[in-house]
Amino acid sequence: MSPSESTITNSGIISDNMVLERDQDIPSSHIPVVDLSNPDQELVARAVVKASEEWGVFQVVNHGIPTKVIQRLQNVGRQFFELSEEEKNAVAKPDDSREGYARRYELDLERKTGTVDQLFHNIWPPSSVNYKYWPKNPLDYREANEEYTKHVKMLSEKIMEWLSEGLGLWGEAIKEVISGEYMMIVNYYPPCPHSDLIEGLDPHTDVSGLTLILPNEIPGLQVFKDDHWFGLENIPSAVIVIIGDQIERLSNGRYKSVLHKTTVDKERTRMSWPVLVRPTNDMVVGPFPEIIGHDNPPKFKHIAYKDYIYRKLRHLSFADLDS
Ligand SMILES: O=C(O)CCC(=O)C(=O)O
Ligand SMILES: [Fe+2]
Repeated sequence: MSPSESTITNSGIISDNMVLERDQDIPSSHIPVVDLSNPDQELVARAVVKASEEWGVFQVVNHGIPTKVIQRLQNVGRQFFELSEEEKNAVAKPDDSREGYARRYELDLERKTGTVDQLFHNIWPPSSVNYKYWPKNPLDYREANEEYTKHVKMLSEKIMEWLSEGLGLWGEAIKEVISGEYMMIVNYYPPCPHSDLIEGLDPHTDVSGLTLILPNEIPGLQVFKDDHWFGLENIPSAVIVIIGDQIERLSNGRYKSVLHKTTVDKERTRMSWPVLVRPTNDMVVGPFPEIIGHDNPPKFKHIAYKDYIYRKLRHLSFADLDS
């Protein structure tokens, strides 16, 4: 489906016919697609809020990021991953760093995982950027990423504004808490002849506040809702928006942090470029006091972002954090 062929319903969410992907259990068409260029911006805001409440994931089209900027970002990322292992290791991730290039998984049929390589580096704010982890090859890697950063930041701020206002709060409320740092991830899933038996990334929710993903043309991202996995259809130049754990916590569960996973293609390389919008380490995150009351008791504790990550990575309970 291309968005121009679609109809826009009066919820502001573009609808299309049911599409089945890969196997018959995975319908993709229900995942909301929102056209941000609709002149009725209140409708757009409502569509974003509704999609975040019901799904925790949606795609946005006509979002203002020029296609050329997207293609350039994807070209330099692909060129980097096509280098030899030795050249890629120029930006290898040290064990004690969150940034750099590393293999996430080896093909393991018992664990049901395929090979996944990843590159991580901060892109915003400038004080958090360490160019040591940005590839020098290809030469325009930095320029392409800096250009994309400007645009993705603006798009994320618009989405956070709509979500804040959807909670009845001022437009910067969510941004103030969760947008301390922007991190670029480049995921590289080489083709795998055993793709039916394995997954790319295991089911997870994002620890971030918000994640904005550009995939390449190979579908593979799936989200879980109402006991079913749904595949995201490929819409050229669309951005996939995922609500992460921190927005779920801020909104006291009103916006859903969606469970998602990825598959690997038999013949073609899948790539994706998620940008994680996330709080700084010491930022304490919990439900906004303004939205809490007798009729909406807090479902989450307030906890510093770094402690949240520590607990989540170790699968520790949050129950003993009662104050
Ligand atoms: O590859 C994708 O489409 C999504 C990747 C993802 O979920 C992640 O990096 O957290
Ligand atoms: Fe994710």
